[in-house]
Amino acid sequence: MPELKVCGVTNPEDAEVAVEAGASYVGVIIDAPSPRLVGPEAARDVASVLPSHVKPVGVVDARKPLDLDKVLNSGVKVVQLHWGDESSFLRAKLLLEGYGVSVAVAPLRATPFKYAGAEYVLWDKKSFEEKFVSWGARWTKVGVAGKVTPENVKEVVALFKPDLIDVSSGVEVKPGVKDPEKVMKVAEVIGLAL
Ligand SMILES: O=C(O)c1ccccc1N[C@@H]1O[C@H](COP(=O)(O)O)[C@@H](O)[C@H]1O
Repeated sequence: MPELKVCGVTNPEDAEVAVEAGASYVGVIIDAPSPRLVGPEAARDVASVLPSHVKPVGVVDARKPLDLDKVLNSGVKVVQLHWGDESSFLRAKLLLEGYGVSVAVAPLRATPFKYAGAEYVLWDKKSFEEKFVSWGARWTKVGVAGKVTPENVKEVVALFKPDLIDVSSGVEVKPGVKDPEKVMKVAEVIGLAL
């Protein structure tokens, strides 16, 4: 059964829904262009309702230099380098000793060793062809993201056999507001909540 990450969370209520659904990760967008962008205070509010087994993830735009203050002030434990590459990954690993670091990349760039020690590597299925997804040994936890919904998650799991399912816009009422029913449905389909 894959783990669940509920991402793009903007408020503690939605974080609690994610916890109830059995999520292992709850993500907040802390430094990337997004309608779900939150400031440090809102990010900490989200992190504050998570039990210790659920890790708060901060999503940042890895195409620009890492803003350490945003990471350090947001209460996250893992930094997801969105649009990351191996150089941003290594720089972040060096800078963020004590934090987990993950990358969201296209799989052709996600060759072994580049991301050794990653919390997870996230394959954004918008950005690559599905034929590549069976590639490679599972040298780290591999997640799949990209408009995963209650309707398509079964197919996504069957096709990608991921260690982690990442949902955000596919379980929303509107950008930044999660639909509890959709979150629970995804959890149910992947076998987390019955
Ligand atoms: O959600 C956003 O607005 C966003 C903005 C900038 C970078 C990443 C963003 N979202 C992350 O992308 C994946 C897939 O999301 P979706 O299911 O396609 O909406 C997920 O990790 C989001 O948190």
